[in-house]
Amino acid sequence: MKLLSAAQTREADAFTIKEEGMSSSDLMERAARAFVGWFENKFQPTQAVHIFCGPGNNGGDGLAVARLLQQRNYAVQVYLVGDNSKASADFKLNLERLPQEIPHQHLKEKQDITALPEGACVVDALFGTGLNRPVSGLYAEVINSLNGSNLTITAIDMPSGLYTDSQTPAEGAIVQANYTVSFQLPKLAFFLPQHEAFVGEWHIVPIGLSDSFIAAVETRLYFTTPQDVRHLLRPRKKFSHKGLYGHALLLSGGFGKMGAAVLAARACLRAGVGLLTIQVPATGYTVLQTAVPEAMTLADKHRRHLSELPKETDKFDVIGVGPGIGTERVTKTALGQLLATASQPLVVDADAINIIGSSDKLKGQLPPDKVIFTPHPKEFERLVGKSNNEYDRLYDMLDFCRVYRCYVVLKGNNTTIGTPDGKIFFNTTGNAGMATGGTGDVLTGIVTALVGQNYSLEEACLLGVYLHGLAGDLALKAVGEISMTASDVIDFLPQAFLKLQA
Ligand SMILES: NC(=O)C1=CN([C@@H]2O[C@H](COP(=O)(O)OP(=O)(O)OC[C@H]3O[C@@H](n4cnc5c(N)ncnc54)[C@H](OP(=O)(O)O)[C@@H]3O)[C@@H](O)[C@H]2O)[C@H](O)CC1
Ligand SMILES: [K+]
Repeated sequence: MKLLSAAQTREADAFTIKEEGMSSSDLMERAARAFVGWFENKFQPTQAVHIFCGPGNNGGDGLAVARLLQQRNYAVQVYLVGDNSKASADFKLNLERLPQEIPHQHLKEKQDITALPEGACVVDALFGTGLNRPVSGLYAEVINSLNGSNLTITAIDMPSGLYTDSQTPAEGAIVQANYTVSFQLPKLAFFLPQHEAFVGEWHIVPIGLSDSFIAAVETRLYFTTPQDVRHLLRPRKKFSHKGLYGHALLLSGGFGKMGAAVLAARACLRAGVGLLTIQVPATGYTVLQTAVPEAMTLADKHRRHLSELPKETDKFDVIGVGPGIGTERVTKTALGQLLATASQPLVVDADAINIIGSSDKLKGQLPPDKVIFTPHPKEFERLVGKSNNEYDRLYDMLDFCRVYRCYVVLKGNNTTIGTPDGKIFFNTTGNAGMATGGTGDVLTGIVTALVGQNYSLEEACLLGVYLHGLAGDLALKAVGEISMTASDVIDFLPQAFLKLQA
């Protein structure tokens, strides 16, 4: 699904209003109803609701929400903040529509801000996508007092003060919402880890924005939904044999890190590869043969480190390289050889990323349109460089993908995929339980298996990352986030495939 900028969202509003022949206040009413639908499921009418409204249409939404909640027997209190002389037309209309019985108070200066009763629910309708400068003055005072209140805050559309799609200047106050209920599509800001404390748990409510507008609008930003990835998954042919599903090679493992090779290999098999060969330093030979009997194992001539490529590398459909390999000189040399000679796609992880990141020569040898990097944030920094902020990191990632014509899978809460043709996809599966050693090796195995099965590199990234997160989400239900291990993620991979296929 596409992500729209604040400007595109405004265009989508205007287009929808015209297409459906309705007024902007009708769309606002629809948005308010959608919000209230979510709110009713979450909070009981026994809880008092305190709604803080700014001067724009976000504030207008707040006023419409106040009216609708009062009709549903919630005890509502409205606060109008700041100078309403410049308020939007739909704000004014909804202020007129506000029933007399709803108490509303105008906060004009700091002294007007009072403590809220314990247990109250706060609805933040100060600013939405129309915010155009950092929040200061009275608005900031209100926001700071709400943040300090310990009450549950639900933001309408955006946590007020947070820019929708660019870096919020440090000096601006921002609501720290527990929930953000946003209209139609999530906003770019929701996907950046630095915003977690502001956005809280986000939910999307549809408001019927024009499908044709959204289909036509140009963007390079996407987030992956089950619908997006489900159709990528190809069922197996009835008359199948293992040769149809690719022969993958994993170059992985090192002294004390054979587990990384085991995890990547097991995940690769569970993700459906036809044949798997693993090459490990000689001391790991017995470990791999025992732990992964389905795979063939080659012993590197070096006992402790990866130092050579197998003789016939051409016969493999894909090569995954990196988990547990270390950064010894012999390993660097072998990796250089691989980049210079590989004819098949490469999935590059862990120390293989660190080695390439530290060498312009190796970067220059990257075969175009053939490499997927799967860094965590630190490895990303070594590969691409340090970015000023998380927005710049996205654009730096795209530059890197464009220059080297490669794919980058930046692992994290919303794993982010960059493509050489300039697209960014945010994944929506996965959880904090997966922040544990070895889950990255599992991802390498999965993506390698998918490339081996002839999925395009973009498809392999999207599907692989999605399934990896989904397996983690299924594991979460069984073992919880504290106990989850990388092996649990592998164990739930079959269920993830089944769920996606259902
Ligand atoms: N399709 C949808 O998603 C729908 C969204 N709706 C809601 O509308 C808002 C966007 O409304 P908009 O009026 O464009 O913008 P805001 O309400 O967010 O804010 C604009 C007003 O705030 C002033 N402003 C902006 N920044 C600041 C600031 N830092 N300090 C003080 N005031 C600020 C601005 O005034 P200026 O002239 O002073 O710039 C505006 O008055 C969206 O988020 C949804 O909630 C609709 O309901 C329909 C569907
Ligand atoms: K808001």
